Amino acid sequence: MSNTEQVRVREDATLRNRNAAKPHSEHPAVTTSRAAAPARTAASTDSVPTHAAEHPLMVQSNTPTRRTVIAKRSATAPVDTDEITELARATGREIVAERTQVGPEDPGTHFGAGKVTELARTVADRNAECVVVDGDLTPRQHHAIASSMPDETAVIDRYRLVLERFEDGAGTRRAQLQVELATLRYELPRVIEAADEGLLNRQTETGSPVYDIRDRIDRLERELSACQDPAAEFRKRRREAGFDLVTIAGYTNAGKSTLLHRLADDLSYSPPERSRPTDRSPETPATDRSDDDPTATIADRLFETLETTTRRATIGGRPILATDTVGFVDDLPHELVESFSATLSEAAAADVVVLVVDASDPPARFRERLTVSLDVLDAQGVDDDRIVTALNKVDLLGVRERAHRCSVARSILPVSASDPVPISVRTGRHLKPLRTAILDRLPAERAVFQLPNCDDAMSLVSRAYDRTSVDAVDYDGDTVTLVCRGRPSVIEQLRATAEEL
Ligand SMILES: Nc1nc2c(ncn2[C@@H]2O[C@H](COP(=O)(O)OP(=O)(O)OP(=O)(O)O)[C@@H](O)[C@H]2O)c(=O)[nH]1
Ligand SMILES: [Mg+2]
Repeated sequence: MSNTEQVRVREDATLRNRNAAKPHSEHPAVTTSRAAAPARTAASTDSVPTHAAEHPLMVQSNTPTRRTVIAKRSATAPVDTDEITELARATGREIVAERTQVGPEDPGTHFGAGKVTELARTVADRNAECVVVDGDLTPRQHHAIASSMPDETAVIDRYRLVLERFEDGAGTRRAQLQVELATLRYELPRVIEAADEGLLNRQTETGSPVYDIRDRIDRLERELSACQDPAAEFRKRRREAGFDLVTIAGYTNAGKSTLLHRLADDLSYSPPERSRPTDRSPETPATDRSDDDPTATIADRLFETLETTTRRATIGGRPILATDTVGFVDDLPHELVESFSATLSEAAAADVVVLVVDASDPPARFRERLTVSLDVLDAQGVDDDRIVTALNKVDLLGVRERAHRCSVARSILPVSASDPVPISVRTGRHLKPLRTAILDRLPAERAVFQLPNCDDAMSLVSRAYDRTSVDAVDYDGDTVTLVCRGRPSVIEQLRATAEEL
């Protein structure tokens, strides 16, 4: 072993703790949503292969493979593999070994030929099916590593792994299309790199792979540009169904999905195998439905068509829809920002965003992640006064540490955000104050406005749609009647504008 190179192999037993089985299906709707409405099925109305695994030349399958070796190179020691391990586990992988290296990047193979050979040996010894490289591999590097591994070994870099997470979290049609597009753009140069020239030029029975991918990319781009803004769609359906919307956001592993389970009603919707009748009456009140009730409701269709990670919940007697979102990751590759935003677009339409932060992180990381999370929500257009911050996993902290995290959070949070709520989703402690904080932020005041039928009134109505729950808009000759519910501060602003009309 050279001075510039440090190798660390963790034995299966050491890694077992970190593997501590976080099954893929922990994301409440991942498995079922795939069964119910896979993105590609919906998108592929033609015969063009749309899934990486469907094409013979695709360099890897989208299906998570279990036994995985983590490989990471860094210019300086120590080489931290915590985050990549977290991400790999979150996509259903079991980490059976780690290989790390300190040294400069090799342009051809990323690690250098000797290290790649060692990696291949580790894969064979551990009977692994997948190598996750914590770095962004060029197509050439990817090909060099993949072709040195035992047959059928999937080689996945950080970028591809993040895409997989987004795929799991893509709850809307637009998000699904965005993620598929990003995946195909990523795959295309790798398919070209992996193929020999003759094969690329040949038109095979399944078509030309490169042409097929390009064609699919074109179609996706067209479809995306015609796709409706999901936030608008979401608001519309919310109005139809009469629910308040709560979105749960935050870094990966913060405890979002566990919180969703906790908040969800026992009668929560689980996108099941059972089929739903389609000839339902839209007049049936949404809240009348029980899970065994085959009656049609608007809410059912809301779930069916829009959200794959949404549950019903009741807070302070009010029916709400709580939506899980894909976790933030550090150093998000620039090209993936759009895909990520698409998976988070529900947040923009929510009445309340519960920002879950892992309070058991070391102080510097806690501070950094809270700051980044707030920036992300800000970039999504989430108003500060819609944010409720939950400091999760306080069961892992002592009293003083807990108080410290709360005061750090108070110093970072915008003044109009609610006070941070320390919680433990695991033990169920302090969930009541969290529910209360959410309730406080839900639209509360009901207002009726009689407006003259003019352009300024229309812009007020449109602002009301953006900022409140609109119950009704009636046009009667020269008068427009607007009935809406919103936070008192928002209603007050609308009232002041209405008085000037
Ligand atoms: N100690 C402790 N662990 C918790 C708590 N809440 C969640 N966890 C654990 O943290 C891990 C991550 O929880 P998830 O709910 O899957 O986290 P997530 O935010 O949905 O993660 P992603 O879906 O990857 O973005 C799981 O192992 C949970 O059991 C808590 O209050 N205390
Ligand atoms: Mg989750």
